[in-house]
Amino acid sequence: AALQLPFTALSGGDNDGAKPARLAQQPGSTPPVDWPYRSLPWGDLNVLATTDTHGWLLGHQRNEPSYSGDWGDYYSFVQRMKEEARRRGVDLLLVDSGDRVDGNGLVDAEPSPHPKGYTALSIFSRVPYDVVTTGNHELYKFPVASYVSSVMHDKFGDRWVVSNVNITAQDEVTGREVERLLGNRMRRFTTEQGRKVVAFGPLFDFKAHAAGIAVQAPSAMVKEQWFQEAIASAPDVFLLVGHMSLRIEADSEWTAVVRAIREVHPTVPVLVFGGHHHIRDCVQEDEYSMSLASGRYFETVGFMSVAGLNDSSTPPVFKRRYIDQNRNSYEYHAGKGFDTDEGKAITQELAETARRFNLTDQFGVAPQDYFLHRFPHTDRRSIFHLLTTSVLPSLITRPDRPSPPYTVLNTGSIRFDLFKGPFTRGDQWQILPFANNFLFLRDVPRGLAERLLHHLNLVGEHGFAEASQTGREYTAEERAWLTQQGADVRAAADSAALEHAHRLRSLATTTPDGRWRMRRASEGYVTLDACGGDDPAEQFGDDTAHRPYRSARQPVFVATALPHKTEQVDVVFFDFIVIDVLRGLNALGGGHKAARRYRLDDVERYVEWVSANTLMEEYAKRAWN
Ligand SMILES: O=c1ccn([C@@H]2O[C@H](COP(=O)(O)O)[C@@H](O)[C@H]2O)c(=O)[nH]1
Repeated sequence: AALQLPFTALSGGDNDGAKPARLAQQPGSTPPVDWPYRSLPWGDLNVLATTDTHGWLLGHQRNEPSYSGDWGDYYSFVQRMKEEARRRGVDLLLVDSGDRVDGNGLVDAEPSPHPKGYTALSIFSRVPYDVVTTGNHELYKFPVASYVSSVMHDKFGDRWVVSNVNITAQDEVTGREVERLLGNRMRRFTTEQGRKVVAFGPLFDFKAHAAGIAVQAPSAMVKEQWFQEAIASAPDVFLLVGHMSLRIEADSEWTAVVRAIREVHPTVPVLVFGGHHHIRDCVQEDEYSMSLASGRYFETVGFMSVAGLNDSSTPPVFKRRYIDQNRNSYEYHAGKGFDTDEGKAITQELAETARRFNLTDQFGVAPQDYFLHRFPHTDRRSIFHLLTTSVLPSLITRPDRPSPPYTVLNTGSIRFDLFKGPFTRGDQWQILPFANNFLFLRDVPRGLAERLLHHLNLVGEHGFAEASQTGREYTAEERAWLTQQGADVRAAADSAALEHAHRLRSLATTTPDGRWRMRRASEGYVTLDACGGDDPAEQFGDDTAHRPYRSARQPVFVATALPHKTEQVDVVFFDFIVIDVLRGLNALGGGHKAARRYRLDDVERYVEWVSANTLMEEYAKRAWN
């Protein structure tokens, strides 16, 4: 996900000076959260979708009441929605498109002796998903991939569907290393209402995975005999649940999969559930299909319905909604008193787990908010400004080195906003979850280092693959073009979203039940996707009316100020981008006979005492106490 383009995350204002919001911590409390303004458009077949939860099962407990539900609330909601589906005589399926690790202490801070995700994945698995698949984050480290694969097999059985990923494992009988499927290639099942479903779980053509993992490009996967056999006879619907972005300017490889199905079945409905780019999004490949992406970090529960399945003479009617993940949304759609005993028990268990993992330990008090996407990286309200002007210059230094440090950061390593107020261990895990180390190349000519940042931002990030990198990469021209495309889409989304927000705000005072009426709409997602059709009421899929967030496009890399009055600098960076930095310096020196080539052997550890996932803790202890 090299392009940081949250073009539906249109945001506004920081929280400086604002009172902290009171949150829905307990079932039954009345949180100050906006209500949805319309009911769900149920169809014959309905799907609730999550993606990129990254361990946020406790929901958002500070500053963001719109996403303040937790996994226990969601579990209760799911149970009530299942009851409602049965009452209506329709189907309700549940899907998740991957990336359940990296990004929250609840999943990343599991104390030994258990592996990462031991508790959180077990809690996640209580929700009776029909199809769950992998994301890229499950595959960065081999032990994580191996554990996730076995736990998902145990918990979900045939519902763990991963169509194009293999993992190396030891054969029980021969003891030899063999390649196995990470999950089931497909699932064929019949719904409660008797509809036949064929499901696949493709991952985008991910290259930066650990050694011992193999990912096949979806475009190659669809040519495999097993795939052709799987789609040979027509089900009632195809269900595609994969960790792939929906849009062409990102990693979208959905078109290849949908087209392969279309060659055999021109009119069988295809329901696609993607993810990876952390946005709310919807597109339609054709009138017999709809593709939905349900955001990130358990902020959003996606809903898709398809009606008219019993009449094959006309295309079915697809609808989509993005539900803000909070107790008001659940109550609005599932009714008052929607909590179930099992849901309440999960809420309890989550709170106990957070305590057991010491996530509430406080390291300091942040003086203001620092945002990830809302402001340009040079603005003092941006987290990248904080990191490059204060955190890195004050902590990532070596008095014993004659050359001063010049630290380059891949912005993808920073995952979330940092809010004003107590800064805790939990916050640390949300902001910098990776165990990446600081490496360096010593005594790089200043003139060469000076050109590195611009070059890296032009070619983008590829990340460190332990396995050999065989895939084709974007050229600099392509990357520049893609960046421009993203900017254009965002600009269009910005103005349309603002218009929509104005319209909805005027609506607020006239809504008859008045349940979501408020003096000033809160900030939130206002999503311009491609599934609204001609109906103005359907143009935006968001379930709750908001004032749109502000958003600024972020570069792929940022850096500390280049030191002055020095011939040489130490170029410092996370291990994750070592290949990018080496290639960048070599490309910039290329053509000059005298230029030296930088190799992996030249790379050394810069500091031992701090890594990505302890950086902010160390800073907060020093600067915010
Ligand atoms: O060890 C790691 C692993 C990943 N990253 C960063 O994360 C993004 C990928 O995140 P998505 O949620 O899939 O977009 C990757 O591009 C890196 O920027 C990291 O820094 N360290």
